[in-house]
Amino acid sequence: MAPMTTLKGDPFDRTLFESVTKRRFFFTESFEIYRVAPNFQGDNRGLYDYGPPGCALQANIVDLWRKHFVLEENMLELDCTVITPEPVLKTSGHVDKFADWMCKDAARGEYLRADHLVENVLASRLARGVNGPSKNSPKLDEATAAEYQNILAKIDNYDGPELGDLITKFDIRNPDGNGEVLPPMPFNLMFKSTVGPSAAAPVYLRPETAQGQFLNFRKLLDFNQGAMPFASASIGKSYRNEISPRSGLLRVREFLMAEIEHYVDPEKKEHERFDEVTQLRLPLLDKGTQLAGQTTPRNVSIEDAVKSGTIDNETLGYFLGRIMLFLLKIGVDPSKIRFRQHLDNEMAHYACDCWDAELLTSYGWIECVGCADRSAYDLTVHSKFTGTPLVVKEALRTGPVKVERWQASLDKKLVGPRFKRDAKAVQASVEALDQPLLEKLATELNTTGSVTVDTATPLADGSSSVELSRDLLTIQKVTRLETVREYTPNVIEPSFGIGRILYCLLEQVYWHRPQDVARAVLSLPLAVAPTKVLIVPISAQVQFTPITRKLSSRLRAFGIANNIDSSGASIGKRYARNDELGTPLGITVDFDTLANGSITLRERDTTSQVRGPEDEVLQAVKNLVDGTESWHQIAGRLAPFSAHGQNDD
Ligand SMILES: Nc1ncnc2c1ncn2[C@@H]1O[C@H](COP(=O)(O)OP(=O)(O)OP(=O)(O)O)[C@@H](O)[C@H]1O
Repeated sequence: MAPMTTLKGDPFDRTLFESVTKRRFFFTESFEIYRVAPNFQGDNRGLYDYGPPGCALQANIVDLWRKHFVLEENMLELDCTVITPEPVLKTSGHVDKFADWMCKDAARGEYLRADHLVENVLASRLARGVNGPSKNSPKLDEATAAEYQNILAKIDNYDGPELGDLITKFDIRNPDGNGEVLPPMPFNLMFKSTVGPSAAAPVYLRPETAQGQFLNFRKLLDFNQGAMPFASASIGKSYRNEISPRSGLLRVREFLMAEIEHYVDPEKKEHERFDEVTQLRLPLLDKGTQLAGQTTPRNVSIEDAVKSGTIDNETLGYFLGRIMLFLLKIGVDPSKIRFRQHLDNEMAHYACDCWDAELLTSYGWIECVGCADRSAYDLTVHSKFTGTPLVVKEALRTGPVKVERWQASLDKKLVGPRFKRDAKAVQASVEALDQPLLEKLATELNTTGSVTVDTATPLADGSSSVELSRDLLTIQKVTRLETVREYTPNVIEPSFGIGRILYCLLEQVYWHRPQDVARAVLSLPLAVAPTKVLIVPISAQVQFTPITRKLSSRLRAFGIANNIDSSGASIGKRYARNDELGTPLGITVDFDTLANGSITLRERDTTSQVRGPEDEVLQAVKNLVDGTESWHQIAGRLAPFSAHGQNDD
């Protein structure tokens, strides 16, 4: 992979970049003063606090997200709890399956995520051209290098035992200390706790916002007056006990997610606004390309990708397009975005297609948005467990139709006395049987005289299934006249990690002035920049105070976030500080302002300045913020300005 370069094409220097984000307090390690305190036993890895510019940047990204998705498409926003009872996450599959594979370096007592270990070691061997940890290791031959590349291209496709085989085959060790690691073991990523003084009821901190949205499906559908398709959305914290949190904000244990659940008829996955994105070209790294060991995406129009079946359906294609447009809106570099399709093993078993929007950073390509078609899985499992139908009922436009359906019925007179307290659970389990299973059980009941039915909840004796004989259970095919069609919607889920997006964006907009690494700039677009305008009086004399205050209040009235810097530092220093904060515009008030009311306006990236009467300059600022005029246009209509003492040096 080519090394990361800045906006201006210079090599990206992470140390310099980190010194800027730290100095300007975008974010910081949580509990830092405790970590450096003597005898601190805690673990603060993967926990970060956002400082003032980080908070403002995050709020602006979230605000744009809400406008771009929720308001644009009338999505139904929810705010659900983080604390989630165990049965919910047991039913969704998280208790059993939300795990990563980890390896232990027994000598150091360190835990490593198995796929990351294999990936890092093989990538490092390829970069160094040697087949071992030190530079004295044997040279990497062509065939092995090709094999490594092939493995890396599909690294997400391996399960734990397969990763274990790779570790043994290539003698992969912990890069820290070169110690051997034990075979991969699954590790569940959820934080577990209990509620109430009895501590009897286990709960988890949610690992995603999605489940809360699914559980409210019935109320959402009612709120939407039964109309389909529609989407719900949620913005909130999620928690994952990552095995080895590294890479700053990219892999943390507490993070802000913004998720959409778009509910759609499984037989109608077209999208009514698809035509708005058909011509948009996306850099797609599809399954086939990855399995062929390649990493270069193809630029394909969404229309062609859906037509050829590369993207499974229109709705998924539509959301991939909307994700691309959102990323561009907040200032992500289009040449540093790609959409990578999940390989079959990587995808949850119930999903039918899944793409990750990945952004290029100094850590490589990072998944920032996942977009999956989760089929009807979640609604089906929650419905089965709770006995609450999470379905859509639609009147058949063609009038009543004859349908043949398998129907199971229990002899109520016998069930009560036979199963006592379990009778309700047995009844619910029979009602939850779907058509294919009923068909299978009907044959079995006929031939063997009894069938075993799984129960959604454990019975009084702890068992999770029940044997039902022919005297209790009847399964037969019935013909009915139906006037409504009932179906469980499929769910298309775009899922955004706001912290990852924020970090990748910061890396991508960072650069420094030519020949001066100390003068860093964050070219954040106006739409997300923490502060839009810096107001600087030429000197700290009190006569400027009423003018700067008035300018600030006029900008606030336009809804434009601004800041006055009347410190004694030189104008150049004050601008340089704000370049590092990503402030796009600067207004200078000087002695001419006192005389004739004119002020100057500076643009961060070019450092060019224009001058004009206060009203005109403020209107120009408003136009820039609203996006109705570009800097180029403004520079063409206001007078250019250059004066000693008000420039950057
Ligand atoms: N530990 C984390 N720290 C920060 N953001 C995260 C973390 N885990 C997931 N996310 C964000 O949430 C989004 C949706 O989560 P998803 O479950 O698809 O991630 P994932 O596939 O588990 O990520 P990864 O493979 O990197 O662990 C991701 O695209 C990412 O932006």
